[in-house]
Amino acid sequence: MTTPTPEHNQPNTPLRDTKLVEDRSKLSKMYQHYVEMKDKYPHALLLYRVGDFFETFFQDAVTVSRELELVLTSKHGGELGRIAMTGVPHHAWERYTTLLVEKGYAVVICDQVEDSSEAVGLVKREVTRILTPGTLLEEGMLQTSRNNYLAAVVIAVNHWGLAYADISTGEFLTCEGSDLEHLTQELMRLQPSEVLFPTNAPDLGTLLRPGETSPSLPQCLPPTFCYSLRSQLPFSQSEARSKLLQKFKLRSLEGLGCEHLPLAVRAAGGLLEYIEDTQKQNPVPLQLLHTYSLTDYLIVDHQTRRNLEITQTVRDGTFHGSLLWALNRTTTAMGGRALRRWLLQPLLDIKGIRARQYTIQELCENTPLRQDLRRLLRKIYDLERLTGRAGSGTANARDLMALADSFSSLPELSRIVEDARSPFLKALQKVPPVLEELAERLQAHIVESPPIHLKEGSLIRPGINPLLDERKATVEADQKWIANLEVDERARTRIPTLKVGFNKTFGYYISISRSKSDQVPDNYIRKQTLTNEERYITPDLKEREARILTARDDLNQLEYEIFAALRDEVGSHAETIRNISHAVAAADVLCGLAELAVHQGYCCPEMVEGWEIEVIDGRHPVVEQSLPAGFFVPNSTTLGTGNEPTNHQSPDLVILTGPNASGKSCYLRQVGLIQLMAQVGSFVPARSAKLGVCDRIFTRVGAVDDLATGQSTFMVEMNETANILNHATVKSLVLLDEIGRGTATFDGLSIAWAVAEYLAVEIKSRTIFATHYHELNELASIVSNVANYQVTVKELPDQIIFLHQVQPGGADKSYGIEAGRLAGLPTVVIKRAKQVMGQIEKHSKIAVGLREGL
Ligand SMILES: Nc1ncnc2c1ncn2[C@@H]1O[C@H](COP(=O)(O)OP(=O)(O)OP(=O)(O)O)[C@@H](O)[C@H]1O
Repeated sequence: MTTPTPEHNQPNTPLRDTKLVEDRSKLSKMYQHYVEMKDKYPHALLLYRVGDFFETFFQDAVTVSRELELVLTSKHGGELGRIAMTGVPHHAWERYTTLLVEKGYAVVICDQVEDSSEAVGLVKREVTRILTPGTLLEEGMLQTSRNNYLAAVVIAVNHWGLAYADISTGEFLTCEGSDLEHLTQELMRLQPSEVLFPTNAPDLGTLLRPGETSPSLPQCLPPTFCYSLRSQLPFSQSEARSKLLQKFKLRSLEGLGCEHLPLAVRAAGGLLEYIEDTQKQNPVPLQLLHTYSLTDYLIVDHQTRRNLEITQTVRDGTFHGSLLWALNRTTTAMGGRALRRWLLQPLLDIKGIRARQYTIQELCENTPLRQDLRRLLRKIYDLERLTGRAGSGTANARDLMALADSFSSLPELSRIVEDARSPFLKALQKVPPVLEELAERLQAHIVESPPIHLKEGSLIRPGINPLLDERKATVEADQKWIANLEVDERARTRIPTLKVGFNKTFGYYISISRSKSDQVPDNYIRKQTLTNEERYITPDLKEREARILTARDDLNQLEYEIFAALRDEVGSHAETIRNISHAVAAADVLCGLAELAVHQGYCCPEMVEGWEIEVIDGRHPVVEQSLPAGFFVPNSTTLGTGNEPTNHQSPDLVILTGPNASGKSCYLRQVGLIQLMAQVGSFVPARSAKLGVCDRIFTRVGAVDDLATGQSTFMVEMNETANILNHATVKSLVLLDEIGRGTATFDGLSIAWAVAEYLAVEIKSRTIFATHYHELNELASIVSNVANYQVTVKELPDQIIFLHQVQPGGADKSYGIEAGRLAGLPTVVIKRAKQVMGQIEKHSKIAVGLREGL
């Protein structure tokens, strides 16, 4: 039992913590129930329906008031006095809940599940939803352009299983691995909104917000995500397996591809249990579990994704300026999300790449087809998420109409692609007849512009249901009677100012100004007296009113039932709808890439079995779009030895030198981006390109202090370099920018030399090594598969003109001293620096020395 705080002893201070309630029987009934519910969800915020509000009490009231900047007030809670309370209007629950979930809280919705007017005693309330960052479905709570992943991780020593699902779109995948570093990388790729982690630690049930730590969490889990600490039971092999078998009505997991992946099964089963637990009455239609392997895709680690600015820029983390920004010409929400997924998971399989290329090619060549397709795709709403909402019973009538309108566009879409040859367009040729029928049914049943609310009527068209029409007719007749009442009664009473009105307390009434109150007929019964008017009812009026109100309730209920049946019907076709939505998404991505290729002058890269990179006049896809047309200087790249590893026609490693700001980093990234885009299946910004498939792209760009882990710039650089040297293969592309800068010059130069040499001689990966150490140019004289390139500048007496051209040959001098002179360093300092430089150069014949030494 907790000792009461001084606060508790002050009779006027509202109770702010359920722990301070020593004797619950002293709380009024509703609060007793509230505290009981709160016991079940100690780590979530409990939103409790009271009339037209969702209210939070005790500690939750304090948190909600602080987080949402709402007034903290109090309510009388029985013998224990007042209880802290913060409330939000029930119709705005989504908005407030979104804000709380965005801040990393789990929110439990405890709603009234019976009509308060019919309740005997306390209104019955139940938990109807649990909202956490990874289990959102509502439109306003999700970002259109990206998936909202819920992940689950199971770790056994060095092995791991990872499952993830987007419950708004139904995707459900699982995989397994044996290197914890890969798990970290996969989580970084997915950027899940919430990660489930099974534990038996005491903080079970907690939702850790980003940055919060727990001793239960292993080191390999990045602290940037929300973690839900869950009980281990649903993640056990037997529980998880039977959960999956039951969900997908299977006898074995063989067909899902994970029968022999115990950790993947445990993660997926535990995840499923959590989804069911949080969704309560709204079962989520999930797609069949898909098992994948990390080795099916090009490995792009987090550093590389960051350095190549795939989805956001390095400098300020914005979408504008990223590769996704530059490439996105999709017109549907599904296409937008698919493009993001494709960019984060490029392919290794040449056949898969060529299938995408082939579709882009067809769309580039056939402009009318491309344009018609884009025009029609614009009419297709977010089928994936709308279906998810229909299946889980959260869709409204507008959602169903959006689905119906989208289904109606599918036949035209299929006509447009009827002669198409490429696989991704052919997928649109067949529209499942059931969707056309569904569209017709929905359009025939639901009114053209339905309201948002579902329980207030005006949803269903006349002529659909005889009982509904009959009830509508009764209500309308009675309403007409009331509408005529004013005219009739004015005539009968000869009181021209007589009015018929309605309010929530008294229902319908007849209002007469007080000066005429002596003229009212005998059958009028006085109900209310105001300053200037008297309000009356008549037995007839009350009878009609009772009929109208009951009939209207029945009518609204019937409309809702008809609607809910339609919604369930749509939900039952979730799989069919989602299959077509995948086809639409892929076609949209490829159509967008074709549009981009045509407008930006991209070429189709020839994908070859070897390991070479041969790009003629390549450009950086993002920098090019940020500069005025024609300003970007194209540069070619020839790297790798093709099919003959021993025959060095072109270098494996290029040492790239050039002054500051000449364009070295830009060139380096350009090569990485072209390779990545090609493996996504996209055309590339170049005159022509011939590329082998890479297994990994590594980058080491710039120097940023990792303040979060307390590592120095140099240590971060060395860790990343070590990772590259330990994992790169002959099939990898390695892009290094300024290795060895963060330490003493000679240490740095020596490390840079040794790293470059190791990559060229031992690993033979395709490598570009940008550096200010022009001494590294000597490496080419002793290692045959190394070549020197430089970004050229034109030197004028008082300025350097950047030509941004990459040409063979190494820069024979560093422009650092020149840059210092232009920046205004005193002449004497510049002169002295040149003398020192002369001395250093005299003694630094590295290659000669090494050769003699060897
Ligand atoms: N090929 C090009 N055509 C036109 N402009 C370019 C080209 N390459 C680079 N630039 C421009 O030059 C600027 C500097 O390029 P970048 O940062 O790549 O230089 P850098 O040589 O890596 O410099 P530092 O050594 O200081 O890091 C870029 O912001 C870009 O606007």
